[in-house]
Amino acid sequence: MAAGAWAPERAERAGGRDAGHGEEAAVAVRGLTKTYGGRRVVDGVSFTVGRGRITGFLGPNGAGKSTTLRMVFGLVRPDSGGAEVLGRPYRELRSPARRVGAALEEGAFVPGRTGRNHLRCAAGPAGCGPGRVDEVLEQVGLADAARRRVGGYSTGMRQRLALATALLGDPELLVLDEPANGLDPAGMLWLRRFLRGFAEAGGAVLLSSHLLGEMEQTVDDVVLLDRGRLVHEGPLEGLLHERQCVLSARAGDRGGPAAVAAAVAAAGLRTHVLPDDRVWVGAPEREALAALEGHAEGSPGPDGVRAERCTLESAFLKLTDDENGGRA
Ligand SMILES: Nc1ncnc2c1ncn2[C@@H]1O[C@H](COP(=O)(O)OP(=O)(O)OP(=O)(O)O)[C@@H](O)[C@H]1O
Repeated sequence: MAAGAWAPERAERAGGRDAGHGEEAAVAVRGLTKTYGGRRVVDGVSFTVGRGRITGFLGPNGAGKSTTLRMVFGLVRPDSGGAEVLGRPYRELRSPARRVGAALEEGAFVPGRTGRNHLRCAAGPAGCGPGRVDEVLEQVGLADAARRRVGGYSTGMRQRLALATALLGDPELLVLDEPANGLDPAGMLWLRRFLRGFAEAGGAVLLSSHLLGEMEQTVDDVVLLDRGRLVHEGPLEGLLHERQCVLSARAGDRGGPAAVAAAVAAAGLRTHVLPDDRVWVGAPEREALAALEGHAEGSPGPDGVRAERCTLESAFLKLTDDENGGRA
């Protein structure tokens, strides 16, 4: 979806779809724009984050994700546009720490403090009593490590502590930046299940990450930025629909990706050579391989070409490479 003007009817639809009760979206961003040093680093970005859903906020390095989040949460003033969090501009929310839990930067912990003491210190500003500390320790699976110093925590334990800190106020909206970084496979599975439970209980999750394989297994909706612009907003299934696939040619095979793409394109199918040298095709696997069957003399045939479904990573590479027109 191209970046465009704020469309209230879309927000209503998204809110209705996501919330299921016609409630407002958890986050509604409209036309946010920010220029630094004469360069538009965020350019007319609009999207919504639904309640009861997990939304992946994706984009290459420097796409403008952090700047957008800073504007949403009132830390940076937009040049134009605005955002509402739980129905109001963030700065106008009453008791924001009880409604929004965020872990945006790598957790800043005092190494000599225990996990429990870190949370006790954070509990006051989050507007909750010390009783909540043990609850969140339990929720994130850190109860047994509560008396240990944070300096001795593993990366995964620090991630859990950052999440526990965000949960202190029992928020309706969780905003997490790279929460899966450094988690082992069991930790990732645990996080995925935790976030799903949070969303199923009606909460909204906005999740920023470069771990696309993990995001594919976690999110319901995707908001994708590239060079300051919104390039996709919608359910994950819409991005990974069946009428597309990815072809990879065995290394050393005749032709290489550009020739494979040209042969498929000659059959009238849309193609795009991805930066990882695989070929995106706007057709299901069977059709893409069939297009190679009838190849002209000198063009690559289907032998040695593998067709796979399109993953979030392939879709991401295609969408964020579109401006270059690919190399097909
Ligand atoms: N305070 C600032 N002054 C000048 N330029 C900035 C400032 N903040 C961000 N930028 C620039 O804006 C662009 C977008 O940065 P931003 O941090 O929002 O991207 P991002 O999508 O969060 O990237 P990453 O995935 O690497 O964290 C970058 O080119 C960055 O250098």
